[in-house]
Amino acid sequence: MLEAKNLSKKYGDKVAVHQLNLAINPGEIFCLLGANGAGKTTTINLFLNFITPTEGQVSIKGINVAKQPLETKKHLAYIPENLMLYANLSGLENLAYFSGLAGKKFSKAQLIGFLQEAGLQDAAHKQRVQKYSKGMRQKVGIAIALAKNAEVLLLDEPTSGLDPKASNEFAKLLQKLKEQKVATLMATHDLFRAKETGTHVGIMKEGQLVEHLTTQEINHSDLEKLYLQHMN
Ligand SMILES: Nc1ncnc2c1ncn2[C@@H]1O[C@H](COP(=O)(O)OP(=O)(O)OP(=O)(O)O)[C@@H](O)[C@H]1O
Repeated sequence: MLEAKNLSKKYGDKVAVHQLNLAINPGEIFCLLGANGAGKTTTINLFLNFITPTEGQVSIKGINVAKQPLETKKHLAYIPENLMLYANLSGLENLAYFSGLAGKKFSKAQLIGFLQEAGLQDAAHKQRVQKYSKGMRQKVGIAIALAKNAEVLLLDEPTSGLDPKASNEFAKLLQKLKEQKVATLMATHDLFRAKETGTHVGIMKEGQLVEHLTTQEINHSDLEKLYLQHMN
């Protein structure tokens, strides 16, 4: 569903991503760990076609992202650390707008259904997003993914700054999307969530994927040890 082949990105002499090979299948949640500056956001931005590779390629559903960016964007939803929503519009209006941009038209009842599925409390649907907590904004992001029927989810530190309850709710939503066979790539600093929520973890260091494991084959404490080893 998501694939990077010999993917490299340089900024002048600075190597941000180096010879990355990665494949994420439907129903997998791949958590990308790594220190600040390791190359996680660059990898996600390459999948989004925000930037173009220096070498290699990324594809979504077998379609080359750099060659057919509009086609690949149809299949994905993206939730960054701070989701850009229109502050003066309600959650419901934002959802109608962003799903409309993706070419989808829904009745009000259907839109409310997506917000409910994403766990946004009914009382908030018609409130301005300005008043939302970060967790509520992230739920609108999930509702947009549901409305788009996105098969691919790209997440860049989506739970950073969320309190444990909101972070737990977000993790449950990811599990739900996993059951619907969504393929997820998530950059995160949260080792605990990566192990709990992910099906796979990768550790990036200086642009390279230095570890790639399933979460079943490692326990929390060994994952932490491995991570810290790569920080030295
Ligand atoms: N536009 C840019 N111009 C120059 N260098 C860049 C640019 N974007 C990223 N870099 C560099 O590329 C490297 C990888 O950055 P990236 O943002 O992908 O790391 P990250 O793993 O997401 O870090 P963080 O955990 O802090 O978000 C860093 O050394 C960064 O300084």
